[in-house]
Amino acid sequence: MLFLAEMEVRLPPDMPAEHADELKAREREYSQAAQRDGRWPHLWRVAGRYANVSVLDVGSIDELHELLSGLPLFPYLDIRVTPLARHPNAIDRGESDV
Ligand SMILES: O=C(O)CC1=CCC(=O)O1
Repeated sequence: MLFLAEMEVRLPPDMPAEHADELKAREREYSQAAQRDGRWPHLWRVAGRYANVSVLDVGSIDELHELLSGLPLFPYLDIRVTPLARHPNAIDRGESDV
């Protein structure tokens, strides 16, 4: 199942820089593991914003919630999720499900 996830990062301005850096390092490790195992096929920075647009490929809504809520930055993310269905006019480019 594919989902579009739009995430806005809202770190409190008074968060100590070392804590923010530690969270960001853990976030990178976590999301790169999910990218490697195929659950996070797309991760794009939104130009000009501390935000990303992602495509997530998971087996269930519960797995989606588990993946998102496990993000170290989760308490500081505004996340909007949209389920994706195959477009009838999409050309099959031989990619798995994207
Ligand atoms: O967009 C960000 O910086 C937050 C984030 C989500 C996954 C990731 O690696 O970073």
